[in-house]
Order: sequence, then C-alpha cells, then structure tokens
Amino acid sequence: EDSYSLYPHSLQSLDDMCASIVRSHRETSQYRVEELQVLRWKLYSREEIQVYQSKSVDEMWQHCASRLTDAVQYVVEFAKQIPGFRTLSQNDQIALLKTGSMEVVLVRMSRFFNAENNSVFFDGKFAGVEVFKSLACGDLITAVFDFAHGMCALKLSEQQIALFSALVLINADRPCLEDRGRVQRAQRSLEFGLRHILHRDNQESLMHKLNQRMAVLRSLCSLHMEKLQWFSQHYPLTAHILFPPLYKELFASEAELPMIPK
Ligand SMILES: CCN1C(=O)COc2cc(N(CC(F)(F)F)S(=O)(=O)c3ccc(C)c(C)c3)ccc21
Repeated sequence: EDSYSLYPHSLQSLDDMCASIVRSHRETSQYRVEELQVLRWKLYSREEIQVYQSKSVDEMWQHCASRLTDAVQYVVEFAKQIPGFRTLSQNDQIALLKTGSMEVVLVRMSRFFNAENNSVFFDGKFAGVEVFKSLACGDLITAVFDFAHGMCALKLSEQQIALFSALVLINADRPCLEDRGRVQRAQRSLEFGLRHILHRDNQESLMHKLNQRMAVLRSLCSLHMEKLQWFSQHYPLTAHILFPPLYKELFASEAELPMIPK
C-alpha cells in the first residue's frame, strides 16, 4: 500500500523538510552551478597544465588535500543543518562524516563537471585528467571522472542533489554507530523526502539509479583510502605534518599514522 501511511508525515512537513534541505544545500555548496556555468570553457593552457604536471607527487597531494579539506568544511556545515543530524551524539556525527563527507564532496564535484570536454572545476578553471597526472593515481582520477560523468547523465536538479547528498550522509549502515536506530529514523525520513520529490517530478525511476550511484561512491572512497594509505607510506612527513588536521581526522585512521608519536 502507499507507504505514506507508515509515517506520520503530513505532506506539508515533508515539503518543509525538503525545502530546508535544499536551502542548506544552496547555502553550503561552495560554488553555485550558475557561477560555474560562465566558467565552463575556462580551461588550463598547455603551460598551466605543464606547471601542474611538474609538481612533485607530495606537492600535488598536499594541494588536493587542502582543496578537499576546504570542500569538506562546507559539507560539515551542510550536515549540521540536516534534520536529525544535530540530535545525534558527537561520536555518531563524526562517524557519519568520517565515511560520508568524501562521498558528498564527490557528489558535489559532479556539479562542477563539464561532460562535453571531460573537465572538472579545480583551482578556478576547468581541468582535464591530465592536470592530475602528478598525483600518481590515474585509476582514482579516472574513477572520479567516470563517476562525475555518470552523475551528469542523470541530470539531477539541485533539489534532487540536495536530498541525495543528505541521504549519502545520514546512512544507518555506516560502521561504529552508537545509536543506529536514531540514524535509521532520520534516514527513513529523508528517503521519504527524496521519494516525495521524485514522485512530484515524475522521475521515480531515478531512485534505483541513485542507489546504484551510492554503491559506486562507496567503491570510489575505498579506492581513495587505498591511495591515501599508499601515499602516507611513501610520504609520511607530508601525510603526518603537512596535511590539514581535519583531513587526517576524517581520512587517515590511527593505524596509518603510527610512525609519528602524538
Ligand atoms: C586526492 C584526494 N582526492 C580524491 O581521492 C578524490 O577527489 C578529490 C577531490 C579533491 N578536490 C575536489 C574538492 F575540492 F571538492 F575536494 S580537488 O583537489 O579540487 C580535485 C578535483 C578533481 C579531481 C579529479 C581531483 C583529483 C582533485 C581533492 C582531493 C581528492
């Protein structure tokens, strides 16, 4: 039967919830899609690409890690405004951000992707895969670009991206949650919201595709963690000393950083 009857959601409160999440998404999205539209043909010149390619591996990783940390800070602001996130314990909030923030960054990054020339917004211009050569993780970059392509193909609205991003974060299947039930209730409510706007947009078929995208996100983030482990072993000082503290807090588990005492 119609699952609306399972939850005491009045349509009004569902609309209000969706509207508040979309507002939070807009306020914390780091760049507006409209702003980037005008930049979409601002590409790096051969010389500028050369500068990026001549950076050392640890220099480029450090550069990207600081960009990633900036982006994650906006995701943390977004998370704090999601209904149900603030009522969670500090530990559960950290646990959800530890596994979900990179995934939301990747979802958001796909909004800054130009599928026509296979470029992504990076450092003020649109960059092709070749700009990231000195990261020495071509498979990760290819996977990131492929993911962005796949997201663009879905042609999601900002509302759909906002609800999808909230669901990527509020995921009761994440490890080390203290109050899984509370996360589950918040997740169900958000699923309801996403279904509600997909129903309204007459795009219910997207739900299945978005679930597939979530599986790809998980594999992308485990590839990122693999690369980070590889990087931390080869460039321990950069990873331990030069990476932003938030990056280490979220992405590098204690196991990887045994060499430098606290
Ligand atoms: C190396 C760790 N890493 C990944 O494994 C996966 O994605 C990332 C993204 C970002 N940035 C996007 C953000 F700023 F939104 F975070 S980026 O420095 O602008 C950038 C944009 C685009 C690409 C292809 C890369 C490779 C980087 C930073 C780090 C990672």
